Amino acid sequence: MDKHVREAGKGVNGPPPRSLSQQIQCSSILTVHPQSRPDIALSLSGRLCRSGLLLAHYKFKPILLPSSHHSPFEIRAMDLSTATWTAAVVGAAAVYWFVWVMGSAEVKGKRAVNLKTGSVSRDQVQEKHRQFWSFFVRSKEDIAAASDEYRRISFIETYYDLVTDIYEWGWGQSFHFSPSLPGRSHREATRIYEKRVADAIAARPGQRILDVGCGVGGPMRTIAAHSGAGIVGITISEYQVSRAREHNRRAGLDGRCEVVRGNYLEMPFPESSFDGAYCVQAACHARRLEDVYREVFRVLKPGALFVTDDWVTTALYRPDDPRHVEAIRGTERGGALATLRAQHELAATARQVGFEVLEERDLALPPAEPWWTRLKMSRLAYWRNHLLISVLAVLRIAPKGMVEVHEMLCEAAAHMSYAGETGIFTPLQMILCRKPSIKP
Ligand SMILES: C=C(CC[C@@H](C)[C@H]1CC[C@H]2C3=CC[C@H]4[C@H](C)[C@@H](O)CC[C@]4(C)[C@H]3CC[C@]12C)C(C)C
Ligand SMILES: C[S@@+](CC[C@H](N)C(=O)[O-])C[C@H]1O[C@@H](n2cnc3c(N)ncnc32)[C@H](O)[C@@H]1O
Repeated sequence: MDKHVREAGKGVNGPPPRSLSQQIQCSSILTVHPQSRPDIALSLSGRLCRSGLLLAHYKFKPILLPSSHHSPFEIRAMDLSTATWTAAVVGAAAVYWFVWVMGSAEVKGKRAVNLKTGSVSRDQVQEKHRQFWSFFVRSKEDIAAASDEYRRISFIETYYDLVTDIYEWGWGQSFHFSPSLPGRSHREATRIYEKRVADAIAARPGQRILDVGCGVGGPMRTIAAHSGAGIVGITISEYQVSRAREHNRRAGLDGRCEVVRGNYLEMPFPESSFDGAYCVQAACHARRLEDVYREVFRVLKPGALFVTDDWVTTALYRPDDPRHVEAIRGTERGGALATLRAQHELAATARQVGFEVLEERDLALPPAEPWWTRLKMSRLAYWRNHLLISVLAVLRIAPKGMVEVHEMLCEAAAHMSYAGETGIFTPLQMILCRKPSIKP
């Protein structure tokens, strides 16, 4: 079990409390570490239920149990009315929970009851997740040495088949982190961040801009609406292409936003065919960063701008510190990344393929607020989502393997949060580049 989880779980597996008040106290104030995994939260829910039942038993004992001065008929009537009232209260709480509390988790356009897994059939989810996990759980060296690039790429597509709907349902249509902004919702901060991307490359009407690794098109739609430019997005995931096209159509942006399925290492676009390009937290999937940057360089017109932000380790990362190594490996595994590069490598690689680097900055640094606050969702959110997926899987509404996929993401979130808090990792290392103009 993950170290962070072990620490968080210590209280859960500690010696059972002796008295009821201690039992209740233990359950209700158990500080389930925000990075805990849902199995801990689930045992918390078990405790809460037990505490609730214990509370009901001890607190309502006179009503529930016969006493000498009531006739059997009165006691039966009291039992019935208590049971009715209890059922009504519990029922109302359940409706409130599933409609309002859970509803907030589903407001983003994807409902938990129709979590799909792209090209992975329902009965294959568990096996596909096992195959994916067995590939990415190996050592960095083994993954890097895996010369079968096709297999690696297809595992990335499998990853996004498995997680795209959970991402949309539990995060939204923009699959990236953004700096938090005081007084702004996460959604507003994400939109503001995406508009900054458009402004960085001076995207404007009449231009044709490339979105490298476009996901389901969250950034694409913000940038198209903000800049007036035409956007072409490319993603390795066929399922994301269909989701992005559906969102573009609903947003009325399908006239200016196009999505193609393809490998950003060998893009189906002619040389010098784009007026600008951006890549939001997607190049980190490439085994060699130069392969992506070289392709972007090829399809950009001379003088065009390219901006990218990506996942990197920072100068605070200590490869000799087991806790750092575990957090970074957990981040890589949970994000289907072959390896995280060091912060300075982005600009160096861009120069290597011929770009002029105009700006290089970690956008996560102050005055930006921590990007990981959103990821450290309340333990209730993790528990709520895991409970819902577990119930839906038992009811055969969600594919059985979805529980393992969700658990993988819970663990990934714990590693990413830890890596963010310790400053050894940033997902927001930005470089702004220009393809040199042709010398007269
Ligand atoms: C840039 C990448 C993805 C970045 C993020 C969009 C996602 C990274 C980890 C994801 C999540 C972790 C925990 C999930 C939670 C358990 C679930 O209940 C709801 C969805 C999560 C919050 C999910 C959302 C998307 C992420 C934050 C690539 C390079 C991986
Ligand atoms: C974390 S998502 C980010 C998506 C989008 N940029 C956003 O911010 O919402 C990473 C994206 O990169 C895409 N991707 C990864 N490897 C790819 C490859 N070799 N070719 C094309 N797309 C790839 C994935 O399909 C996914 O859409």
